[in-house]
Amino acid sequence: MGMTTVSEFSRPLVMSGPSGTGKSTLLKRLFEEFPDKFGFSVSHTTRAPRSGEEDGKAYHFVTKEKFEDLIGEKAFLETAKFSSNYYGTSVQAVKDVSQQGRRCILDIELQGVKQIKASHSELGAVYVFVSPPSWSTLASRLTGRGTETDASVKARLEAAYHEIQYAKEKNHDYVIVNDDLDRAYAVFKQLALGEEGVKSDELPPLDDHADYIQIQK
Ligand SMILES: Nc1ncnc2c1ncn2[C@@H]1O[C@H](COP(=O)(O)OP(=O)(O)OP(=O)(O)O)[C@@H](O)[C@H]1O
Repeated sequence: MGMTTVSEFSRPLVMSGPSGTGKSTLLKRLFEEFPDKFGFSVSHTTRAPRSGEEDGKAYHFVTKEKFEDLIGEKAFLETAKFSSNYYGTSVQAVKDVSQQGRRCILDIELQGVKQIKASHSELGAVYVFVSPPSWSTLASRLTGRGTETDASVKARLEAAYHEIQYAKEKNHDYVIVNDDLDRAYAVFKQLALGEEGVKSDELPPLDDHADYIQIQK
């Protein structure tokens, strides 16, 4: 087993990958095995809190005006807008996690990854792409999870196409193919612990998207 270096462990881990590829499953296992080692940054949002959601826990809840002020102050590493609400990860939120001695993990979508890569190299993030073994596996996991409507499966598969194209351009430091969960987790755990010499998986061909979605060129 490789050595754990302090510097590697202190770099924020940016996780991305298509919806349904298994990011939450891997993260849940990691947090269960190491309850004190890792933390998520608390995002800001302009959406209203749902019942039971405490400010500063699930999210920092702010008004649209406040959010826009924060954008102006360059407080965010990345922001996104979903159904008329803003979401964002602040620089401070990531610092808050490392100040607790934990490695910060960001589970974000393609647009956020691009923003951080383009404008926040000072973060020193490690970029990990969690890949499905195939389009058919991705489609069946999304459907099998039972959380999506037909329309949202379609939307997620379309977004997956763009996530995968971006990964094919070799924008990530590591690829983890979530084929067998125990195997994928073993690789993910080494990476998350900051071990040296972790070998990236090879990105599968993932070229049969046409069986699942239509992409307008
Ligand atoms: N290696 C695996 N083998 C089989 N099934 C898996 C594997 N990993 C995850 N799954 C299942 O696939 C489904 C999608 O996984 P999960 O919810 O973790 O995806 P996700 O990437 O976090 O998606 P989202 O971005 O939408 O949150 C779940 O039902 C999960 O139990």
